[in-house]
Amino acid sequence: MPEPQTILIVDDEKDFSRGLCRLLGQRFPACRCIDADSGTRALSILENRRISLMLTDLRMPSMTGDELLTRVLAIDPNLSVVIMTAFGDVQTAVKTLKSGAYDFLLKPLDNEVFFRVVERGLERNRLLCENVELKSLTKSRPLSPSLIGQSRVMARLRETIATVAQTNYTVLIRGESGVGKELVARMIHRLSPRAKRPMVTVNCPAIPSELLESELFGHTKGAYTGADASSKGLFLSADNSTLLLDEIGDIDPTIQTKLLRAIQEREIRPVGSTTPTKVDVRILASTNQDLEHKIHDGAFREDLFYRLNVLTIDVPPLRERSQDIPLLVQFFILRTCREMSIEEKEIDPDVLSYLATKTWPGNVRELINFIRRLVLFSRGKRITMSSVSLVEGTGNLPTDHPTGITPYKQAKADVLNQFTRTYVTDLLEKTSGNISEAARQSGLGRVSLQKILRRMDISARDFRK
Ligand SMILES: Nc1ncnc2c1ncn2[C@@H]1O[C@H](COP(=O)(O)OP(=O)(O)OP(=O)(O)O)[C@@H](O)[C@H]1O
Repeated sequence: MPEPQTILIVDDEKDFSRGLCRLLGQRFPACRCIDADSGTRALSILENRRISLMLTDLRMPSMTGDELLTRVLAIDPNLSVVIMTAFGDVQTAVKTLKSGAYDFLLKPLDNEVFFRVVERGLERNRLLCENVELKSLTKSRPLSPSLIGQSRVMARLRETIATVAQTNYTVLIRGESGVGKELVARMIHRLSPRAKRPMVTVNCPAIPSELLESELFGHTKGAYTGADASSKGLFLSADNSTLLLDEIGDIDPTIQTKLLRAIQEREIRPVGSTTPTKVDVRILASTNQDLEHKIHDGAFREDLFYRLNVLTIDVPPLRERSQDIPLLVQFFILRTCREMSIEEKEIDPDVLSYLATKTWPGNVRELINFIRRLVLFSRGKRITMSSVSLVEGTGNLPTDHPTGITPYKQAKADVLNQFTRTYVTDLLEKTSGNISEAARQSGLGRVSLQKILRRMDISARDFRK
């Protein structure tokens, strides 16, 4: 559970600050609210506990609000400071914004404006703190795939993963495309006693039906035309480990029958052989399809469904856990900047808030691709709303040119380069860095693809899992 956020109110009129504390307690019951009657008292509180938001009066006898602002930001630069002032002091209040105040409020306070400013100030502090935590977490370690997210659903998902990882049961992982089903499978394997051996993944729809049986169960030499040597198949490769049957909903009914037998009997029969071989494989299966509907239509075997569905994990779509989006965004910015070997970019809090309101039908995968484009399109160190407009196609291309117009040739080359980079990174992401597969799916020759990768300084190895 995240620590509750604390709000500090500083005002020499004690009744006023206590009244505000009561109001805030009713509106934000999950937050703590404390009050201080002077700047000195506020500083000593800040030195001893973590405060997310400070609201301070501007005119106080011993230390003014703007002096206090400078001193508190030296202690905690992430603190959101809101200056409260009477109408006559508006100019001074505006000046405090330049010194780092987050916002200012005019007295007498309008309750709705007050609540809105407090809510945004708390959100800003939460995002900045998460960013700091994320940076310290990832500073020394490579950004290995792990489930990012602090929402309640994500916490529950991690607990479920940890529990099922200790068992040998078959797990059916369900959820829309791009939600992270494969990542969940990887985590189950990584936390399981089988983690010493690599997990084997079969992307079922990527293998033609007539080859799937031999891919899964292997074949003997001469089992069919072209079988020049025997092959052990993916089940045997996953012996003592885990086999992920990705997109199980798409497999052919004849393979479904053979798969059912392999799971029930815990043995396989290679194509062309009459002798069964015992295997010890933990099965994980994933699907984005409505299997119950497929059973109803006769396209999926009900008995196989029950064999696979011993335990179910539902991975919720991103729109149902939008609280996770800011953290995911920050993580993917870090990862993209590292992939591109460029200095880490900062993102404006209003961009984070905006991205959290989008519905992301392609889920986390769509978010990753969006962030790649955002990093590419943003010039300089900051990612702002204007970079978002560019990515969403509503803005003009950025230019460093003194006239504000980039010469046509250069502008065209920029766009082409950006397109190529985005295209090949998407391609390598989808094919897990497999060059032959990427060349096949894109219709590019292998050599041409490799030339592009060299030119763009992109390494296929970075996309291998
Ligand atoms: N919570 C998360 N934290 C970090 N990365 C994530 C998270 N969820 C998903 N991803 C990343 O999003 C991308 C898509 O995830 P994944 O391939 O696991 O989705 P999927 O549900 O299996 O998709 P599909 O159904 O299309 O195969 C991957 O790069 C994965 O590492």
